[in-house]
Amino acid sequence: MNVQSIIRNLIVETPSVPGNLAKVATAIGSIGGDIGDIKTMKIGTLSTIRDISCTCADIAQLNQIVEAINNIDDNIHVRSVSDDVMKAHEGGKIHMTSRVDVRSLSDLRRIYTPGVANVCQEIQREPEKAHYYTSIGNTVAIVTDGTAILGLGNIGPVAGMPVMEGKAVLFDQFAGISGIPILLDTSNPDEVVETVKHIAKGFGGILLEDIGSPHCFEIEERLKADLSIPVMHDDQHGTAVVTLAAVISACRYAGVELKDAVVGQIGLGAAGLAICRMLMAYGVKEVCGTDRQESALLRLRSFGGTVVDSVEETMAKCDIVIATTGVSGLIQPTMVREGQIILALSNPYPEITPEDAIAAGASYAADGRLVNNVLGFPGIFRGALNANVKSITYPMLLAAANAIVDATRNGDLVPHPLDPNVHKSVAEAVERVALIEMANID
Ligand SMILES: NC(=O)c1ccc[n+]([C@@H]2O[C@H](COP(=O)([O-])OP(=O)(O)OC[C@H]3O[C@@H](n4cnc5c(N)ncnc54)[C@H](O)[C@@H]3O)[C@@H](O)[C@H]2O)c1
Ligand SMILES: O=C(O)C[C@H](O)C(=O)O
Ligand SMILES: [Mg+2]
Repeated sequence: MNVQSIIRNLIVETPSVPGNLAKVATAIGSIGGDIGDIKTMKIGTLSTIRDISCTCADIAQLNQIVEAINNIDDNIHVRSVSDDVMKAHEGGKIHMTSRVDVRSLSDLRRIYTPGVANVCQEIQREPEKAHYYTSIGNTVAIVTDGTAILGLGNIGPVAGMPVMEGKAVLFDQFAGISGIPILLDTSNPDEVVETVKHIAKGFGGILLEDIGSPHCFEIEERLKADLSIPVMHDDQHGTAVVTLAAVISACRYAGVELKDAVVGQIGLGAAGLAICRMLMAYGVKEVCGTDRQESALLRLRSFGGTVVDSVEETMAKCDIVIATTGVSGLIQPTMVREGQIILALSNPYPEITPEDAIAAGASYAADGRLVNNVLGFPGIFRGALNANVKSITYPMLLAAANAIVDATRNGDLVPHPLDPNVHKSVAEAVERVALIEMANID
């Protein structure tokens, strides 16, 4: 097997007659497949289904193995082929569970009818008590229209559901928040805003996810204005917070004063424009940007950024380059300048791999798996929900970025996302600023 071999699980159905598994094993071996675990999933009267793990050289060999098994005879079939990633998604990644047990009739009467009616009336009398007697204050809607799913483009909200479920898993595990995916079959800003406003009562916050530009800007602004719960577009501000933290760390190591550095942003969509705005809010004097869309350039200008004509020019002019275009391989190694800091953040494939950027002379480089908004959004919402704040402000986001920097181990650009301290530190930083802001308003 070569180093790039792939492992797949073959779900094989055979007649429940001895000898058939041996035929399947021989078919796999004859093509060069290597059998790993075999799990019997079902033994029926007529047929047996097994999950056979198989290592193959590549997809072509896998296809030959599937064909060989299907050709054994008419009653032997490969029902499906899955891999670890697909397997982890079988049945979905999330499930709503109850926090109370129902073991007796009195449990039933306490948590359901008739007991629950008293709680309803209590909330009717004093609506703010919903915060204590329901899960609303700890639940965030993860809203997408499916128009900018990772860098895969407009693949629709249902195809984007695995990403939304992933965000819900991260909310739960890193911040103890219930995240509920909401899939919208419209990207018309009026309809999105109306829909979210009508469902908002059931949520303590709204995370907008993978909603493309430019409509994401209007949607977020209008929802922030109309709702009195925190609304944040993750791809804009979650990303901007983590990127700022990574840039601060990289500059410290490289001995560069960030505020005086020339920073270039390639791709001025949801993530890119927000990164530029965040860098300007931090105090960076010259933030340059390029995009293939004229409207995106105009937006950068309106926020005080400098427009640059091309990717090549950005690479030539800037000390620090950040890319969020969704275009894999956009930055050629020949464009990299000695000592440059390069964050190519597009998922699932970066504009240049960190290995290629470093080999071409970059002093620090990272991709979107490392510099990822997972380091931001769970803690930001935890802090905002804890403070019961009505909106997430720039000072809270800057505090979150600084908390990420403080939680970063010496030599790393950002902390490891599995380090629980980072999410806790972000939450505390956001809550602290939120409480100060609220005290100042009162
Ligand atoms: N690492 C992270 O945490 C993170 C967070 C958010 C987004 N992203 C990634 O960033 C990418 C963009 O996401 P988005 O939500 O900003 O999408 P978006 O569609 O809002 O923005 C993409 C922008 O890139 C521009 N663009 C495309 N090709 C270009 C090119 N050749 N030259 C210049 N500009 C070009 C587009 O015109 C658009 O303005 C995606 O791949 C996404 O996965 C990463
Ligand atoms: O989902 C991610 O991994 C990060 C980000 O939200 C993205 O859209 O790429
Ligand atoms: Mg996203």
